[in-house]
Parts: sequence; C-alpha cells; structure tokens
Amino acid sequence: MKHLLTIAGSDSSGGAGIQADLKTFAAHGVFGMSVITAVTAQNTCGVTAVQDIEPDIITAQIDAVFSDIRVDGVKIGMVSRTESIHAIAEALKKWKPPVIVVDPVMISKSGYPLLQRSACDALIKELLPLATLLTPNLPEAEAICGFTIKIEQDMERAAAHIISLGAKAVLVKGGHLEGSRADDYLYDGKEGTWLPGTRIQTQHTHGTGCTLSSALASNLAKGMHLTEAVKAAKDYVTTAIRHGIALGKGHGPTHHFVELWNKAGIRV
Ligand SMILES: Nc1ncnc2c1ncn2[C@@H]1O[C@H](COP(=O)(O)OP(=O)(O)O)[C@@H](O)[C@H]1O
Ligand SMILES: Cc1ncc(COP(=O)(O)O)c(N)n1
Repeated sequence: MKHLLTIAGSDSSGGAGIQADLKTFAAHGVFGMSVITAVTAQNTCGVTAVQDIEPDIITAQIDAVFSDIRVDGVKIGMVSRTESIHAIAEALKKWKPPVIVVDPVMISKSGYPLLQRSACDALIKELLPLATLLTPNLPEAEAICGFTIKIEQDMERAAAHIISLGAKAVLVKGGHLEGSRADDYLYDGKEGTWLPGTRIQTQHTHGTGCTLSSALASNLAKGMHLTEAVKAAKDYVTTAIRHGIALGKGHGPTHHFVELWNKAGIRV
C-alpha cells in the first residue's frame, strides 16, 4: 500500500483542506497522513477565522512522519505564512519525497485570503521549484505569472511561464473559466495536453482543487504516468462534483464515497 501525506489547512466543515485530502486518499486506496499548517473555522458559507500553526510544530509533524514511515507522495495545500512555507521547503529538501504535488491555495471559493499577500513570493521561490506538479487555478496562475488569463492561449502561456520558474510540470485548472467549459491544461516543459471538461451547473464545488491535487498525488505515487494520472484525477474530481452534496447553506462539498471508488479503479 502507498503512503500519502497532505500538508495543508484544516477545514472544520470537512469539505476542503486536510479533510478533503484524507477522504480522497481513502477513496484511492492509499494510507493518508496529515501535517496541519493552519486551523480554519469554516463552513459552506465562508471562513470566519484562521489560526496558523507555529513553524516549529509544522517541522516537528513532518519530521515525525518521515523519520518513521516511508512517504510515497506529498500534497501541499494551504500554507498561509512565509515562515511556514520556509519550514516546509527546508523539511522536504531534507526528506526528498518522490512526488510533491503543490496546490498553491490563495483564496477560498468564498473569497477569504488563505495566503498572506507577503507570502506569495516565498511560495513562488521556495515551494514551486520543489513541485513534481503545480496545480494553480486561474486567479492563482495570474498571481504567479503577473498577467491576465482569460482564454486558452493565456493558459498555455501561463503554463510555460510557471515551468520557467522551476516546477517540473503544471496543470492550469479551468474551473474559473467563463462559459460552459472546465478544461485544464497540462504542460511538462515539452508536451502540452488539454484535458477537456464540461462545466457542471452546481454551486457545490467546495474543495474541488483539494480533491484534484490529492487524487493526483495518489495516482503519481502509485506510479502512473503524468498524463494518465491527470486524466484519472480529472475523471475523479468530475464525478465528485457531479455528486456534490447539498450540505449547509452555501457551497456544499464534493462527494468521495463508495460509488466513486470504482471510478478511481479501487477494488474493495
Ligand atoms: N463546475 C465545474 N464543472 C466541472 N468541472 C469543474 C467545475 N468547477 C471546477 N471544475 C474542475 O475541478 C478541478 C478543480 O478546479 P478549480 O475549481 O478551478 O480549482 P480550485 O478549487 O483550486 O479553485 C479542475 O479540474 C476544474 O476543471
Ligand atoms: C483549509 C482550506 N484549504 C483549501 C481551501 C480551498 O478550497 P476552495 O477553493 O474550494 O474554497 C479551503 N477553503 N480551506
């Protein structure tokens, strides 16, 4: 069995962050572990408070896991402060996991900033170059690249720019595109692949990015080729969105339960 680690923030409502990651890991038949970078008070309507975990406690959590257990892949989600980013980058340079998927979480769907403005540079300089795969949505890719991204050509240009900053591969996600498409663009510095997606009309998209990046880390840790891993993860998140749960009064979460396991190729 593969062992996957998420380094991310906790979402009290269970739809995004650490909780979405662990559910996605379970649905992929891998053993999930967690390093918590921040505790958010959050529900389907929004985020009301954030408490960052001290960097030395983040380092201690990472060291506790790696010093004892083989880690086949890491997914990094919300890390809001420069000091936390630095602690994670140093620890991962020391432990060198074979797969690192970085989801550069910046703003929640409900509009709350999950990355401090001043920490964006640290994310670009310290975490991006460690990424086997970086998974920005359109606003995140715009913040990283410094130009507006509206159409397919902009997404391709953004992917090339992100590779030039040091990520080994990038998946620019089209969830925020206007219109009926939710196409994503994968680029590894040599080959570009479009992953077509039809937009599902739903407000229950809380945790889509977390779900996708955890599915990707699981698939890559299992040894799937990059393109196959991305196709399977896109398939998984699409199904999870299609079965999104009308929980709470706002944006409900993606769905990770039994009927999805077959989709993910898991036999239980
Ligand atoms: N309404 C939707 N219908 C179908 N696919 C979607 C929808 N919203 C997002 N996606 C897909 O979900 C994945 C996560 O994308 P996105 O929502 O942009 O990430 P984030 O949560 O980081 O904002 C991508 O593969 C994207 O294309
Ligand atoms: C702890 C945490 N991590 C990530 C997200 C992003 O998820 P979304 O973009 O669906 O709000 C979130 N809302 N909370």
